[in-house]
Amino acid sequence: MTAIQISNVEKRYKSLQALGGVSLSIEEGEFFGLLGPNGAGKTTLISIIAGLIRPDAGSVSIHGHDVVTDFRAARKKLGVVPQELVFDPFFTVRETLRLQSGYFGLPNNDKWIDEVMENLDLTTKADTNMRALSGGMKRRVLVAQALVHKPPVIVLDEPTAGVDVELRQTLWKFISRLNREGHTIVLTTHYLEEAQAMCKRVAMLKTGKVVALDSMSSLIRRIAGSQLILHLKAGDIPADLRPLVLHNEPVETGKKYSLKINEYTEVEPILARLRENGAVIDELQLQQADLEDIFIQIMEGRGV
Ligand SMILES: Nc1ncnc2c1ncn2[C@@H]1O[C@H](COP(=O)(O)OP(=O)(O)OP(=O)(O)O)[C@@H](O)[C@H]1O
Repeated sequence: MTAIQISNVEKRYKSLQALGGVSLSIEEGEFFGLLGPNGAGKTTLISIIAGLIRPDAGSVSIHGHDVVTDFRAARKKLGVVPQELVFDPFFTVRETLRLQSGYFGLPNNDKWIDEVMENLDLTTKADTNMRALSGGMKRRVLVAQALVHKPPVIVLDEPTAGVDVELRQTLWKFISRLNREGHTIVLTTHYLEEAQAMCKRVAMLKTGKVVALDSMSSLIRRIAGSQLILHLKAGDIPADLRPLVLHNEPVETGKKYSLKINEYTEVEPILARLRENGAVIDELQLQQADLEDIFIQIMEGRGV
């Protein structure tokens, strides 16, 4: 079954086109990454999925329920962890979670609330007022709040922005478990390492359009093997090697280049060409391609 069906969604803020016709189909049980630079339209898309803002055109459905015309049914299937921390400061953690359960028509939900708190290391804070919690603890409550009604589809909008290692680990462990148990997970994050570790399929958004949509493994494979990273303290890359340059930047001791290579046997001739050309290598590194390389290439419009 399709968990989230997004069809030709458009959204404008006055003259700014935040989403320019986005279509995506996310299947039940997927761990899906929605990536893109600041302003790409990720939060706008999530807000439309959550029924918080209306698209100008197109439609979104959750488990077959349209988020506009069948809002309540769609909302029941969905748990959203928003970026912003907004709470009523006068309630305790447990009260906050009970209220949220009530909103979904689940008055006797304490067993699950306890389990969620336990899994997010919130148990000791159950009776603490929201206003007395640290930012990281508040974020845990935000996650717990999204999960009170055991939604089959969970959307996390940058859940680990500014949180410590411990919470990241706690969170990923719990989210992975929910995914293994069949929940669909949609994640936006700027931490590409995290996305690479967690997501099986990825869509990359740029200025409101999907510019890449593929499984993580074939995205990574699309970029040929490895990169040769060179710090040159003198000389430069000869013209015939320029087409291999993926990236260059000045560094303290000279210049840093990343060269695309397909096989390790290409390294030796490259080094020989550099020597012939009078370049002096200060540092050399071989690096396996990762999601960040692909992200940069796609966002720079070079494709992979
Ligand atoms: N309420 C609004 N009014 C006007 N413009 C908006 C509004 N919300 C978002 N935008 C604009 O729409 C575009 C998409 O924003 P959005 O927040 O969806 O991007 P994002 O991919 O989530 O970015 P980030 O990674 O920074 O969270 C941006 O150019 C943003 O400035």
